Amino acid sequence: MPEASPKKTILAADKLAPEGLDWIRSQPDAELLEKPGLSEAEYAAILRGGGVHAMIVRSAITVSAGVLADPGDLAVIARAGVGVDNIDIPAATARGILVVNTAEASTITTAEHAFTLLASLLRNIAPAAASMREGQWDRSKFQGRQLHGMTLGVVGLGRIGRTVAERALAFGMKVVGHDPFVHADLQIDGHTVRTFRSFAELAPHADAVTFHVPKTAETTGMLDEASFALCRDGVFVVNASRGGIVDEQALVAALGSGKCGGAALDVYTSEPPPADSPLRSAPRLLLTPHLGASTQEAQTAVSVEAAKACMAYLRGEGISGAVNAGGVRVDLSPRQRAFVELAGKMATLLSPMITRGIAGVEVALDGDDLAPAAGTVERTVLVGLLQRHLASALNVINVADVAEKRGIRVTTRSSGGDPGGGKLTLTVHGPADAVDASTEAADRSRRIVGRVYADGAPRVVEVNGYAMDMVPAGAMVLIQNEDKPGIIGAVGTAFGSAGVNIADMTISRRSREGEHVATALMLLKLDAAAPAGLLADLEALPAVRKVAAVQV
Ligand SMILES: NC(=O)C1=CN([C@@H]2O[C@H](COP(=O)(O)OP(=O)(O)OC[C@H]3O[C@@H](n4cnc5c(N)ncnc54)[C@H](O)[C@@H]3O)[C@@H](O)[C@H]2O)C=CC1
Ligand SMILES: O=C(O)C(=O)COP(=O)(O)O
Repeated sequence: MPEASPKKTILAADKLAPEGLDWIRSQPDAELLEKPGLSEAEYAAILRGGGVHAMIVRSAITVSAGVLADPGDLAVIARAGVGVDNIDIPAATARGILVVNTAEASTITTAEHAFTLLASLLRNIAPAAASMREGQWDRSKFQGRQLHGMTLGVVGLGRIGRTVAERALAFGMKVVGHDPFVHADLQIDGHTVRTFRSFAELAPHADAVTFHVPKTAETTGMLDEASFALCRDGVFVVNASRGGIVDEQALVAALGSGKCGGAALDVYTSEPPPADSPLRSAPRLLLTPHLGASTQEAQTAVSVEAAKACMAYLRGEGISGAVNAGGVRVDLSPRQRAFVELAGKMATLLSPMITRGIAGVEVALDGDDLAPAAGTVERTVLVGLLQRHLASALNVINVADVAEKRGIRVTTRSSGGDPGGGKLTLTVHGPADAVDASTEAADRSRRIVGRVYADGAPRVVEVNGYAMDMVPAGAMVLIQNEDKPGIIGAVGTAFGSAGVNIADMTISRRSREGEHVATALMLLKLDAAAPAGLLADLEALPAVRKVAAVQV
């Protein structure tokens, strides 16, 4: 990765409201790179060149795996808006790039647009207005339908869907809904919104349907030829969510046959739709060019929120609107941060002892006020354990995915009230067949325990049953040996001959039932990393069982 510049550069890769851009310009540690409207290849080249730390997008560009192939210094992508279907989230996650959106800032604006589309559609506002411009005066041609008394089916009862439902109820409509994550009827503003388990079940109950779902494999083509058949004759349709949730071909056919009484679209499978798209000439079809979030108010809000979210993350102040961060938090108290630091050091220290793979990791965090740090501690532990064994760079964003792909079971628990002021215990289980020849056959798990006392220093107090008290730091060497006289001297001589100074050393003895000799673990802090020759010399010493070097 290129060297990080002291200033953080934010690439504005779409048209953003000036308020957000001005906010970036006003920050002493931020720099703005305004480049809307480029191709994917051009964005990929900008990122590859390094020096771009954050990227803000809307719906105009596709942040594909190709754009992120070599993302340079990119640490965060902010969607100034809601839908992240134009961002390859798995690709971003795999490269350790945080993705955030500004989910709430445009809810009301988008709901207003969807509801306006419905009302305009039912009252023929667009064709009537166009006819007036053409000098006509035809009142009977544009007779409409009344909202009051009609039943509106809201598909997707999230932020926007519920906000649309509130407006429909205020207009005297009946509202029914479907959302797989809403299992009971809803009470909205004193009205009952009946919910159905599937769109197919809802379809026969609605005079009009409006879609407010994300674009996923399940939602794509939700309203297609087959599901149109389940709808009431003359059903009205509004789609201001994503193109393709209402199948465009099926819609044109249903408008032609009269099955659909009229429709309004704000979003399209291809944006803009081609000039000769049948959508542009279909009867009773009201089209807007993806204007759902386009109000002054919403755009100001999403632009400023996206810019602030990028800088907050880059400054380590917090993560807001995370799409792919799991339980990671950066807005932790100094004490919580100390445990995150301890977690990284403990896992790094333990990692060279894990030579036969990892089947499971248990993280136990005991102490008051530590629970909010549990997700971050867990991921920091995984980074520390796995980094040594993997070629690709790991961080707290991508590590959970990597662990899952490797089939590592991770369990984390936190509890309050540790009398010692806080304790972190990591237990790493090897696979069932991983018997390490140099340890006892039954000894397939590794355990390390650490504490942070009032001085804030991260201390290791136990490694695999060896009790100790050491603040791990810098270049270290771990030596496990049979507990016999003369070993310490031999180790000291080896270091002396290699010209490597030992800065600190701790030795702990362990005598376990079933182990026929007592063993000792030495942890040495060095002034410089141990060269390979020294490690080989140490390994060759009689009674030495294991040697590992680690940079903590
Ligand atoms: N036209 C425009 O300019 C805008 C469009 N949008 C679109 O609106 C969508 C909804 O936004 P929000 O309400 O903020 O999101 P949200 O996440 O609050 O709500 C989405 C809801 O859809 C539900 N859902 C998911 N799969 C479903 C399925 N198969 N069937 C039924 N419901 C399902 C979810 O459970 C959730 O409750 C966004 O995904 C975005 O694509 C958002 C903002 C502006
Ligand atoms: O926020 C969303 O999901 C939208 O669809 C709005 O898109 P836009 O930012 O206007 O390109």
